[in-house]
Amino acid sequence: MDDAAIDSLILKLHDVNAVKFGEYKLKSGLLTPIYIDLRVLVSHPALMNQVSSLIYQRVREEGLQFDSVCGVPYTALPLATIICSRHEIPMLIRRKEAKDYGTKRLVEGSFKEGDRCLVIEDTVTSGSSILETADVLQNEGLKVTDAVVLMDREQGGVEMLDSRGIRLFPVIGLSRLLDVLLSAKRIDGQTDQSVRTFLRENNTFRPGKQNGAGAPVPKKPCVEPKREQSYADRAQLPGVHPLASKLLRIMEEKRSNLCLSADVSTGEELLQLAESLGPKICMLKTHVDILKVCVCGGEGGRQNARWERTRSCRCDVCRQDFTAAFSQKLQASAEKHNFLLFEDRKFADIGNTVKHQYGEKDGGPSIVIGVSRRAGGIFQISSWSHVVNAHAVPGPGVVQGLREVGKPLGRGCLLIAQMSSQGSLAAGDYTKATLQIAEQHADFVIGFICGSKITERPEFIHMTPGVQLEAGGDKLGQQYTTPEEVIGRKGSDIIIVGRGILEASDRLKAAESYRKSGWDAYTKRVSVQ
Ligand SMILES: O=c1ccn([C@@H]2O[C@H](COP(=O)(O)O)[C@@H](O)[C@H]2O)c(=O)[nH]1
Repeated sequence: MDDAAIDSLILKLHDVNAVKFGEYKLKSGLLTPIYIDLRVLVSHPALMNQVSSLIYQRVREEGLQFDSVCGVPYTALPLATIICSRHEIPMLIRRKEAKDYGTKRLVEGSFKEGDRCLVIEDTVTSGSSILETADVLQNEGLKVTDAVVLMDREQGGVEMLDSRGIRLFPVIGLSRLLDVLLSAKRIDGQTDQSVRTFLRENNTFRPGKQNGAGAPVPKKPCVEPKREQSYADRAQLPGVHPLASKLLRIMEEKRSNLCLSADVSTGEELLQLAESLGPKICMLKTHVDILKVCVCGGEGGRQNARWERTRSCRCDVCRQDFTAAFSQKLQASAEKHNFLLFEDRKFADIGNTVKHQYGEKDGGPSIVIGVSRRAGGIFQISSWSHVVNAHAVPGPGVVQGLREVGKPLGRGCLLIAQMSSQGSLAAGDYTKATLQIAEQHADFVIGFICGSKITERPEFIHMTPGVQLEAGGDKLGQQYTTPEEVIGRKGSDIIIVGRGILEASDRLKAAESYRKSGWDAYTKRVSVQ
C-alpha cells in the first residue's frame, strides 16, 4: 500500500476528530483510552472517497475474488456504496432487523446460493460485528471468506475471524496510527505508551498479538496455537449442567456428534429407528405430535376402561401410537444404546402454560376447576424426554415455567437462538437476547438450537439442524449446510439430521456417513486450533 497516502489519511482522520483520546466505552463495555469514530466521515466527502479508495486498493492488492460486497451496518454502508458504485460491483445490504412487512428479507440485493460476498468494515476490535454480518450472509447461502477493514484496533479481531474461516485484511493498524501521530507530535509519549499498554493487555482473542499496519494476514498464525477444549474436557468443567456433561461424555465415548431427527409417523418405525441407529447417535430427536394419536377416544375397540386407565387404545380403528408403554420402550432403547431423548416441542407460551404443557413436577394428576386433569397432556413430555426446547420469544418466563417442572427431574432445555429456515427472524439482536436468557438460567438451559456457535462459554452445547451431506434446501424454506461447515467452520457441537438419513435407501449406512463426517470435522477442529 502507498505509505504516504496512509500517513496522510491518519493525520486527516485525526483532524476531523475520528481518532479521539480520553476515556471511552467500547461495544463490549470495556473502557478504552483511544476511540476511533469513523461515523464522522459522512460529513467529509473527500475523506470518504480517500478511505474508499484505500480499502479498494487493499482488495486489489490481495487479489480477493468475490461476487458482491456487503458493508457492516451502519458506518461501513456508505463506504461499500462508494466502492461498488465506482467499480460497478454488485452490492448487498444486510438489514439489522427484518421488516415486518413485504419480503422480510435480512439481506437485500440479488444473489445466488454459493455466491462469494466480501465484507467491508470501518473499525474492528474483536471481530464480532463482522462475524455477525457474515453469519447472516452465510445463513442466506452466501460464502464469506474475506473481509477488509479500514482500522484494526489490534485487539484480536484478525485472529478471531481467522479461527472462524474469515481472512481479515486491515488497511491501518492502531500501532501504525500511533507511530504517525507521535512523529507528527499530535500525541505525547505518555499517551502513546498508555494506548500501547492498553492494547497489549486487552487482546480479546490472544494476548500479546500485534498486527503490523497494513500488513497482509500471515498465512500461518504467528501466535501459539490454542487447542480447543474437547467434548470430554467440557464434560468435566465445574458448573456444567449434569445433563450437558452426560451428553458430552456420550459424544466422546461413542465418537458421535450426530442427533437423529426421527420425524416418522408411527411408533413402530420410531422404535425401530432407535434400535437400529441407536449405536450411531448421541441423541434422538422426536416430534411425538407427528405420531398417530387416538382419534376414536377408545370407542373403536370398545376399550373405554383401558383408555381411561392407560391412555392406550390400540383398537383397529385408530391404532394409537403414543402410549405410556411406547415411551417406556423408547427410554429403554435410549438406555441400552446410550443416547439422550430430545422432544423437539418448541414451547413458546407464557411460563404458566408451558409448565402445564410440559408435565407435572411429580407426574401426578392435577385438579383444575374441580376437574381431574393430567397436566402434560397426552404426551407427558417431562416424564420421558431428557431434553426439550423453547423459543425465547415469550421472554424468560417460558424457561422459568419449564424449569419448575424439568429441573427436579434432572431435565435440560435448549433455547432456539437461530433457525435453519430461510428468512428466519431468529437472528441478530434476538439471538443475543436468547443467549442472555440462557446465561441467566444456566441451571436448566444446556445449550442452543442455532446455525453456528453463538457463545464461547464451553458449558453450552450448540446443536444445528438443517444438515445434509450436500448443501441445498427443500421447497418449504429449509436450508441445508454440510457437517464440515457446521462443525468445522461454524463451531457447532452437534449436527441434527432428519431426511438426510430417513430418505436414504440404507439408513444405517447413511447414519454412519453423517456420524463420521461430523466426528471428523470435530477432531480436525480440536486438533488444528
Ligand atoms: O431451525 C430449525 C429447528 C428445528 N428443525 C428441526 O430439525 C429437523 C430437520 O429435519 P431435516 O429432515 O433434516 O430437514 C426437523 O425435525 C425440524 O423440525 C429445523 O430443521 N430447523
